[in-house]
Amino acid sequence: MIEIKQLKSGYRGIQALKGVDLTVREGEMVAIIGANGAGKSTLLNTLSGVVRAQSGSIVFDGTEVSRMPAHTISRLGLLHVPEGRQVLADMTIRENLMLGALARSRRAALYDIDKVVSMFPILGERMDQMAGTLSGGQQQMMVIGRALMGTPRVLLLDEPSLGLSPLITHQVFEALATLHQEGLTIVIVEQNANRALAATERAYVMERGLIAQHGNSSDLLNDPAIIEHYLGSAESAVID
Ligand SMILES: Nc1ncnc2c1ncn2[C@@H]1O[C@H](COP(=O)(O)OP(=O)(O)OP(=O)(O)O)[C@@H](O)[C@H]1O
Repeated sequence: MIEIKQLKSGYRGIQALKGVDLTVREGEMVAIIGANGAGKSTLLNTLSGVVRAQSGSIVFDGTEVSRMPAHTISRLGLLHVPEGRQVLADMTIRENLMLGALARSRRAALYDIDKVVSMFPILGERMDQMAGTLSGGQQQMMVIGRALMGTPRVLLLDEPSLGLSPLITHQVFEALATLHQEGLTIVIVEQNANRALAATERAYVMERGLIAQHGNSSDLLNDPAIIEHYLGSAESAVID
């Protein structure tokens, strides 16, 4: 479904991706883990067209998307929930969710507000409240809901557990597991490697702009080198 080959991209003076190869098959839930600055966010940003690819290719469902603008890529169904969430604080939850529907093309809507609310009931109770008044966990649920309103074929999530308590993180990952069971293809970037490996089938480990390792998530969870480098120090700060 997504085939990335020798992808290079970065910023003025910084080569953040140095030739990444990665495959995501339809219906898979895949994790991308790695230390701070390894290039995980840049990879998602390049996939969604927010950062321009310098070279290499990204084929999504048979279409080369690496030179396409972000709005075209989102209309194809590659939807990105960025790190930091980009909540429109002075708009209501309903308005934030409806904005997500703008990313939809002519594909039949799979998710509407009722479906998002059934997944995250707390949003239903607060629909006409300003989004800025929500807790971090509720905001994360809302931005996932906003992406669902765009009828994703693939959901790209950047650090969904960042700043959330273990309980709220658990709720968010439960919702992702449900979406995965419904057939949605999901790619998760996570600092919280333990959580990401436990939730996914396959994973890629990034180091300094390259894929250092990939394999079954359960194998990586038991790999001594992975345990030493990425597990055990991955608890995110609790602010929820
Ligand atoms: N907007 C930017 N402008 C310039 N350099 C950037 C920008 N964003 C990231 N970088 C640099 O690109 C490299 C890869 O960063 P990236 O954010 O992709 O890593 P990451 O693995 O997602 O880490 P983190 O978890 O800290 O976000 C780093 O050297 C980082 O400093």
